Amino acid sequence: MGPRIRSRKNAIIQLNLMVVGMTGLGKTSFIRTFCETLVTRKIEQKQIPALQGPVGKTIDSYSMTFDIEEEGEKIALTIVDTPGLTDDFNLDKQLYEVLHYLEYQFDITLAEESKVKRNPKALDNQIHACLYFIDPSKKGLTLSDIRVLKKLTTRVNVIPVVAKADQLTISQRNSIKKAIFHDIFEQHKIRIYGFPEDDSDPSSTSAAAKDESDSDDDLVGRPRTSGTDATRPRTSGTDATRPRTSGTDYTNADADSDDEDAASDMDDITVLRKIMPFSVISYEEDPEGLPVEIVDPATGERLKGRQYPWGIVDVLDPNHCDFATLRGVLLTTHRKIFKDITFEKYYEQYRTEKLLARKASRLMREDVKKKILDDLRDL
Ligand SMILES: Nc1nc2c(ncn2[C@@H]2O[C@H](COP(=O)(O)OP(=O)(O)OP(=O)(O)O)[C@@H](O)[C@H]2O)c(=O)[nH]1
Repeated sequence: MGPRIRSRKNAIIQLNLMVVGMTGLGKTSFIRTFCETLVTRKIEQKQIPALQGPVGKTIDSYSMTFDIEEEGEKIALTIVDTPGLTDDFNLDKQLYEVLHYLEYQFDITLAEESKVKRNPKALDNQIHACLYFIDPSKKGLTLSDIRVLKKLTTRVNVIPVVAKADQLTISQRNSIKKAIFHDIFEQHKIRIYGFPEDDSDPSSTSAAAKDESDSDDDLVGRPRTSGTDATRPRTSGTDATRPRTSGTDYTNADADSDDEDAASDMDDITVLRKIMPFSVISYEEDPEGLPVEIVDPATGERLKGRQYPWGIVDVLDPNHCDFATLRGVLLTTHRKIFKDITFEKYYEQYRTEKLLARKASRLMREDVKKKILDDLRDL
């Protein structure tokens, strides 16, 4: 194995996720549950204030970074929690703040790329995927959800999730998923992750991943890995999404042809579309904010979940919700595509807009200058 491959294998992959949604839908609780499933390389990193004590209302956005290991790969995972949105006159301002955060990360990349001497160790701050929490008590998307989703999808890969799915019966869950799918895809044609603008274009989410040619781990997020490696979607099945720690060498896993990759990506995206929006449940906390101890009476195993008079919810059980599938999609199967699309589509679009705006303002200034000179001449 050459030194280059070795360095790729040991490289730390950056992955940045964000949660957004109306207030009280369980965003912070989801992050806490998600963090409990991580295999952290530095345990003390779990001592993050936001993860301690009883869960409370999020007032300001904050982020936390973990060095984790997932399927043998080292990932620097950053999760950004945002204050809950409110369905009132404040919504536009709150949404502006979220968009500003996303754009600011693009500005950092833009500034780095404009340098004559770039920092090869510059971090990739861009948000690669944003989970949008949807109220399970509604019959589908609200007008505010639609407004927020339309804006968010101009800047980031958005993955809709139905919050607090333990509050839904199976038939309610199926019908809310169907209604949300209809609202997003058919009614409003909102371009969430996995839904191409033109549905006859099979490649809109996979092409970006397919065309790249180097590592996805460095250099202000410019993805350079072939779309054929570990991060190419391999499955959306439930087992694959359970935390696994085998040290598979993905750097050698790209023997397939590009066509096969594209076909496989499409298969997985088709499967993903059938699951989306993901239903999630977070574990129950005691008054100190610690996970309630729950023991599965059938197996005697301890699990993270919620206990009801009629039974137990295991957040990682695919029969109970899609938490484990979503976890696998984020950390493993679709991670590379999220990163590629973020850079190839969202960043490039932002960059183009910025450059056009600069050019326009320059032209405008020239115009104004010329007019002033003309006016002076006429005096
Ligand atoms: N039944 C149920 N309750 C949940 C679930 N997740 C969170 N909760 C509860 O919902 C309440 C709000 O949870 P948070 O995690 O603070 O919600 P949030 O979206 O971060 O709230 P904001 O900070 O206001 O945006 C808490 O009482 C949680 O215990 C869930 O999956 N099921």
